Amino acid sequence: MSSQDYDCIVIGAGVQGSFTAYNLAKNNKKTLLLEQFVLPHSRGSSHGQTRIIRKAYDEDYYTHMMEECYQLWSQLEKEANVKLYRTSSLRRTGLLVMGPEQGDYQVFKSTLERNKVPIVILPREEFSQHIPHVNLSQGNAALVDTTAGVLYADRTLKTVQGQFQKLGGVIKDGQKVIDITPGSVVTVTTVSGVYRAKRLVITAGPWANTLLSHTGLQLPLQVIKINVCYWREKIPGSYNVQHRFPCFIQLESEEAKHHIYGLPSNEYPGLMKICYHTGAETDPDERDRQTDRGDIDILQRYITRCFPGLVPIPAVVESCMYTVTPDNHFVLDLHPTHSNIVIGAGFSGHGFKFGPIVGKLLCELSQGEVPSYDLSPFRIRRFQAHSKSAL
Ligand SMILES: Cc1cc2nc3c(=O)[nH]c(=O)nc-3n(C[C@H](O)[C@H](O)[C@H](O)COP(=O)(O)OP(=O)(O)OC[C@H]3O[C@@H](n4cnc5c(N)ncnc54)[C@H](O)[C@@H]3O)c2cc1C
Ligand SMILES: O=C(O)[C@@H]1CCCC=N1
Repeated sequence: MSSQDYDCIVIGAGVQGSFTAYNLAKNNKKTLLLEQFVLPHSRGSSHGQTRIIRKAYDEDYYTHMMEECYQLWSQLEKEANVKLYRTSSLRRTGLLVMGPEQGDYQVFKSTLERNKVPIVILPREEFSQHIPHVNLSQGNAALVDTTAGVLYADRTLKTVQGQFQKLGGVIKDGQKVIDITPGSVVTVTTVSGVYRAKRLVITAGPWANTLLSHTGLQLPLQVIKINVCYWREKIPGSYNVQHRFPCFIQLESEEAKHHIYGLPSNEYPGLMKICYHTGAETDPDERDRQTDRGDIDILQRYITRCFPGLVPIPAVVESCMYTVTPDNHFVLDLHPTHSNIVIGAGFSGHGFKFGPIVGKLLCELSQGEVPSYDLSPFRIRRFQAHSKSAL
């Protein structure tokens, strides 16, 4: 290898690639992070002001990973001297989980209780005293995961990329990767350069399959456009983060079988973000041509019924993409035929909060280390029936 070459190349500077590159640099690996767009950008899945961080999950392994992940978020905050999530007791919002008493709600509740996550159960008769301006649906139960809060997404990317550079890492943005030649040394060709490395990590979000096609692999990933809707408070402040209004997830509802979720008004004064956890399929390069608004119709009906203090017409609509696997679990694995290529993909609309731990795990995988967690739920071989390759 020449001195121009790298120990590792990471393709994609979204949250997962940026944390992976940062972990590699922390481990003294000479690392190149390649990004197709000029940074910062808003064309993938990691942009925007805010994301939910929570321990409330229906599987133990996500809740377990979040235990360490909270510590890693705090570590990065200290290292960079920046606030990435609302931590003080006054500002930690908590996550209100609502759903039909006997459905997924019970699974969330059991997982939280089994893992001793501090929660508050809200009996129906006390609900409105704790959560004003929300109508709890008939037959629904409610609890609050008190560990949850709001993460600052754009600020996170800027911070983690900055720390990576301080550790000697190299970012080349505006460099779309157009070819990958696998081998014991991997060659990566961009629109303006050719780079070589012993190891490659692909964290390309909605473009994962476009890049994987150069390596003979296709995963069963579906790219979905999400309309990110902000709704105006009728009385300013009623759903505000300063008034300790929580983030929320409505697990199922009259209007929808997928989750509806929201964050208190914060980034845009007087506007609360509420989204539907699915949307219409899209080509990531044609996102703006996907104009389906079925999700907005569902949200309007739900908001009219359950959030009477919001104007049920979105005041702002932005867009973002999910890259979804058939079981909604991530892909964190080695490439089945090229063991020096690592894949982080299919974060299925819930991966941001895991950024620090995903970065650590992808770094471990790329270095041939035993990963810190059991990665069997995230293996590619679970898709045996779907993947177009000899697995
Ligand atoms: C509306 C919305 C709300 C969400 N809410 C939450 C939440 O509350 N909590 C939570 O935990 N998660 C949430 N998520 C999910 C989370 O944001 C994603 O799981 C996460 O951002 C995925 O990151 P990524 O790095 O895999 O993908 P991306 O951010 O898309 O990064 C991939 C990068 O690869 C680059 N790339 C692709 N192809 C190439 C190429 N050929 N050459 C060079 N670069 C390339 C892309 O340009 C992009 O920058 C939400 C997502 C959306 C869309
Ligand atoms: O991951 C999250 O917390 C959010 C809310 C629930 C649906 C998806 N993203």
